[in-house]
Amino acid sequence: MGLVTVNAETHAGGNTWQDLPAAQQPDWPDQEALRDVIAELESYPPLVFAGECDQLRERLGAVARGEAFLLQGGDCAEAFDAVSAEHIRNKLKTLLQMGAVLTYAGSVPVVKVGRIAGQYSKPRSKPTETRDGVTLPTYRGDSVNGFEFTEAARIPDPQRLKRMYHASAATLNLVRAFTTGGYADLRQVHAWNQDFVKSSPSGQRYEALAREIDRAMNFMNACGVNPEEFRTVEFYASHEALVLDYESSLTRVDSRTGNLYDVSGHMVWIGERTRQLDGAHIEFASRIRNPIGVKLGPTTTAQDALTLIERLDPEREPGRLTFITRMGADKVRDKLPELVEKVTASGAQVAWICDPMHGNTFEAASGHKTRRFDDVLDEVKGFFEVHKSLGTHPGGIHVELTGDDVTECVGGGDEIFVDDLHQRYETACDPRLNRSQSLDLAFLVAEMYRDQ
Ligand SMILES: O=C[C@H](O)[C@H](O)COP(=O)(O)O
Ligand SMILES: C=C(OP(=O)(O)O)C(=O)O
Repeated sequence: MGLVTVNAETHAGGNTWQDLPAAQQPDWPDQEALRDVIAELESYPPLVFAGECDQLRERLGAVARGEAFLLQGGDCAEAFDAVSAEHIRNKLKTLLQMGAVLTYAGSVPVVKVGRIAGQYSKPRSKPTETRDGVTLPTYRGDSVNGFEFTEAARIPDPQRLKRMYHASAATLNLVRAFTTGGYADLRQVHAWNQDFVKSSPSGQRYEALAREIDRAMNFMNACGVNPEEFRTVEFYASHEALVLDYESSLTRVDSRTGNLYDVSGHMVWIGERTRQLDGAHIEFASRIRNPIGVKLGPTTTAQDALTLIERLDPEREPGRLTFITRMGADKVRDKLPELVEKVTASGAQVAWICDPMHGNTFEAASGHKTRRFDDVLDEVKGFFEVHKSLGTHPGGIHVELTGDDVTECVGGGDEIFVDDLHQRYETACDPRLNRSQSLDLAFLVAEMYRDQ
């Protein structure tokens, strides 16, 4: 469907994506209500500043050049009722711990980007869901409809777009407070682990690493080195730019440069289901100056990748475009090499990131959607092998995770079994790694990076 016209004055050159086919858009029943919501969103202040997006583009430039590693992670689908200090802190803590592990054990600067403060919309395989003979519209994320399986909840409601804005703003506010207000101080490496260390093998392994970091910091302190970088953390927010009415209404002209920025998040990505070359999502992404990610699944051809570069990174600017590959553990070694080879031969310097989650989902006998930790790890291994054999840079990982002790993916050092899945299966869409599995992954990826 097309997009509701938004304030043309805020969009230099007009919304060129507006009349193109846009996949996976909600079927809003009340267009007038939608128009009112969009008008209101257009009057709201930006959630991020364009200069921060530029800074992240520079950081991702270092990733593309092989000088840094990207850790991108967070919920599959954020939920309004999970906008609480506890959930946000747990997620951030897990990402900070993973970042510390990768930086210290992998000896590489880590760019930290959350799937956070905007990850409220989901593309789905099927438009409807049937339970016990009742068929209803599928859940498309809290920005669109309710998770509850009732007719009323599943009707797309544009008022939810405003709740998405406010939930994102509240989340971002706390994240900024935590990352700049002292909580993310590297001298807190032990504190991030306090509730965890005794009960979990990955917590104990982390504690040993935290002691080493402490010793290194004490040494530097004794030498008179105590840089600002130890006290605060640069942390960025990203989400899938899926519901274009929302993203358009938060797309503004930057007064410094006259360029368009989607100020709903620092980085946005286009998903595997919406990356059609002639579609609205790619056109939208081509018009904004934010760093852009594009998911590439196993059906992507080298020509698709080259055309995406032409469309999204015509200036060949390292950091502008990140390819997030999600092939599946069984396909990554077959499918990735040609893409990397041809893109590299074209002279483009994109950042290559591995999403080891989305190609490795299956349904357990209990009916739970799940992923095996070993498959996740194997896809990352395959990704590293491919880059090693081609002499290119394995630029990072993109992971669905939570800081809570959920039981959604099987395996890991503190093993979750298929029979455990029902215990704390809390995701609204896809299964996430829990904190212990996330830390296990960080240690293993750090080893792979060091061996590379
Ligand atoms: O997170 C990704 C997609 O939204 C998700 O994998 C789709 O899941 P579905 O196949 O259950 O619709
Ligand atoms: C939908 C997602 O992934 P993909 O587009 O790779 O399926 C996602 O990352 O939430």
